Amino acid sequence: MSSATGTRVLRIGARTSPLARAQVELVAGLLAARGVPSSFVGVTTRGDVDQRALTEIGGTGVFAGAVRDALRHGEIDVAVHSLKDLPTAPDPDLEVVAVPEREDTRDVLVGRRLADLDDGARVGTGAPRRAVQLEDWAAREGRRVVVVAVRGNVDTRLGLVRSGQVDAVVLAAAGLRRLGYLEFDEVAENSDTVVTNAVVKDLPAEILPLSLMLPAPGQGALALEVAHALDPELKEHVRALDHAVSHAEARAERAFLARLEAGCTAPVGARAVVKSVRGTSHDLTLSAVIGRTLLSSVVTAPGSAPAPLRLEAEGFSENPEDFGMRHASGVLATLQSDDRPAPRST
Ligand SMILES: NCc1[nH]cc(CCC(=O)O)c1CC(=O)O
Repeated sequence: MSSATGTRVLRIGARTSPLARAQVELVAGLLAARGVPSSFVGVTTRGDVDQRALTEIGGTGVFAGAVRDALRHGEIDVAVHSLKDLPTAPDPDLEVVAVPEREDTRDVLVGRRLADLDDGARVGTGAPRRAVQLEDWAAREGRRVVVVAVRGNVDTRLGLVRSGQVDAVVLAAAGLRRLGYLEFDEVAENSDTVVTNAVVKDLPAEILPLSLMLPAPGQGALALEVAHALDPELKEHVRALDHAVSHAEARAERAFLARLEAGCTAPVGARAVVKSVRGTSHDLTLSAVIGRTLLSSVVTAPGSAPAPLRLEAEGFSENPEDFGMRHASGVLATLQSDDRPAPRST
């Protein structure tokens, strides 16, 4: 296949969900701006077909697996993944060559604002990470929320709010924005100003500050993955879409997750910020939250879960991956020396 300019049409593969399609559109636009024509190849994944909870299906990689197979078999040239759904284990045949500039990394409460959550309000999420942080927030505020396990694509989850099955759901701002569903007065992510006046379609919503809800490692970022065997010229076109700061942040967050030997369904939130880069030296911060269930088999009654572990780190590093890994090692040491979690102090 050749375009008028002689450039081959780059075949972009992704899931077929509306969000995946929006993400492909975004990448196709970036490629088109560089004069590279592309086409879309939809791939149905086990995560789309099997409606059981992700933690039951096996979690890590259920969405990415089939798309990666298409890359391996040369059916597509580049895969567009949500980075947070991509397993951290390196694949010997494949390489993430670019992470474009990242979207807002925060999560959004949709259906109710925090202040309007009644006692015992039902909040839907399938992510242990979100459940752990919501429950911790409620415990600190002396409130009671009931976390309900839900899944399905963004529209399915918004439907659960509309039908009254849950009072609210927690969704990533990035996905909602890419779908054109989220409206809010722009406030910097690191600001403590609360954005309570957001709207998702016609539903009231609140942007959860990072101090309340840390995102999944890699949230808001896309991963552009290719096979090592891809034609070098095509590979260069993809590599050109990389955003160095977003990629460095994602590397730190994912190395942190990988060192904990945890996947995208783990109770782990992490947000790295690259404040500046001088030569190869990155000025980095890392905020993380780790649910106590990650390494312990302790099962606690609802409402009595011990508070999650929190980490705030800052430093300089030549290699954001080392930075993430080093701090994860510190967390592991703390968790292992602390098998019997202290009761919550409030
Ligand atoms: N696990 C599903 C998933 N994977 C990526 C996104 C949103 C886009 C992103 O976080 O980059 C979502 C939906 C959600 O969590 O609300």
